[in-house]
Amino acid sequence: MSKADRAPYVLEPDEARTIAEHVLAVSRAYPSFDDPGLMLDLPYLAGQLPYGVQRHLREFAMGDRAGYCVVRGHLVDQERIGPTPEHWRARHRPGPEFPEEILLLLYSALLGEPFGWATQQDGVLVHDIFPVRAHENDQLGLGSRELLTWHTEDAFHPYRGDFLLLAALRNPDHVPTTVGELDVSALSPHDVDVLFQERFHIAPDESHLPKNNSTGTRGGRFDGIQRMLDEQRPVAVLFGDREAPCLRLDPYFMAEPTDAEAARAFRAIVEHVDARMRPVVADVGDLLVLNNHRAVHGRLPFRARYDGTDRWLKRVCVTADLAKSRDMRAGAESRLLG
Ligand SMILES: NC(=[NH2+])NCCC[C@H](N)C(=O)O
Ligand SMILES: O=C(O)CCC(=O)C(=O)O
Ligand SMILES: [Fe+2]
Repeated sequence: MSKADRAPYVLEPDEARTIAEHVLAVSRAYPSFDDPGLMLDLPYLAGQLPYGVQRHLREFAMGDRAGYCVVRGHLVDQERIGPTPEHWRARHRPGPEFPEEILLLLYSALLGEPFGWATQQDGVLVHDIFPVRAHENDQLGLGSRELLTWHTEDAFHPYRGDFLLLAALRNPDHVPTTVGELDVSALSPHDVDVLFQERFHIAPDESHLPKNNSTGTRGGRFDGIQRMLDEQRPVAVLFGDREAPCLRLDPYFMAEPTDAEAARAFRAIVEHVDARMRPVVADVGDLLVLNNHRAVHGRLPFRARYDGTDRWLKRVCVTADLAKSRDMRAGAESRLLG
């Protein structure tokens, strides 16, 4: 890939204004993101975004090679969104940052369909990422003091998203997200063979555990997660095109395989990706779009402020195939897996 392909799309001032006015109007026309009408209208509403940025995201998605792309220059009304919250729990929704959440949903519609998890942040469609004191040292988006180790988002799950959107509402200390892509030619053909085989196990990460939700285990919403913890079904780390494979990894939640051949291949790919991780700062107004099969991501450690001015990102998962998860959703119109 050439350097030019990786250049961010920088919105012209008039494009940024058009987008800001559009998402404000949409946020007034629809009551919340649980509104089925909003989900029905997403492609129509996304079609009203400036052509240049639509085209940029479509080229990224259709190209299916680059791990990430960036759109820079969105306007974020700092007054309107108010201070960075202390916790996502018990927040009134939609909150004052509903227009920014709408923006993520509109971009989602250019890539597929947005969805959420019944087992994450009490089942909201658009997730909050800001430092929470009680999670300071945890391997969660809500952590801060520790390196958030790199991962495929929801790597443990067969229905994980194809794309992941991160939008920065504020990031005063320019805390970097980290992104890494695979160069398969650097691995030995034998290791690649092994990594294509179902010889690895990825446990559900802690964001899906009852202790990190406030819904309780009512209705058995965590039964599926518990089953995956118990079963430890083996999965492949690489899949797809042998010349340009997709990857699925979250080493923090993977034990090194017990057989020596798989363990060697596992160590080789983890070292390879480790060495290729790069910082990508999502500053205020930036959208970072990740291809969840082509890039892994994490976040560098930072010192949280806890004074209302902290880094605040919004996140949504996007699937190109909503129908495949129908067995996990309460109805055809539901966007929540679990
Ligand atoms: N290696 C890891 N820390 N994996 C878990 C990633 C964080 C998780 N996706 C969250 O929402 O908080
Ligand atoms: O904070 C970031 O930049 C990334 C967070 C993340 O990867 C996550 O919450 O899963
Ligand atoms: Fe993540």
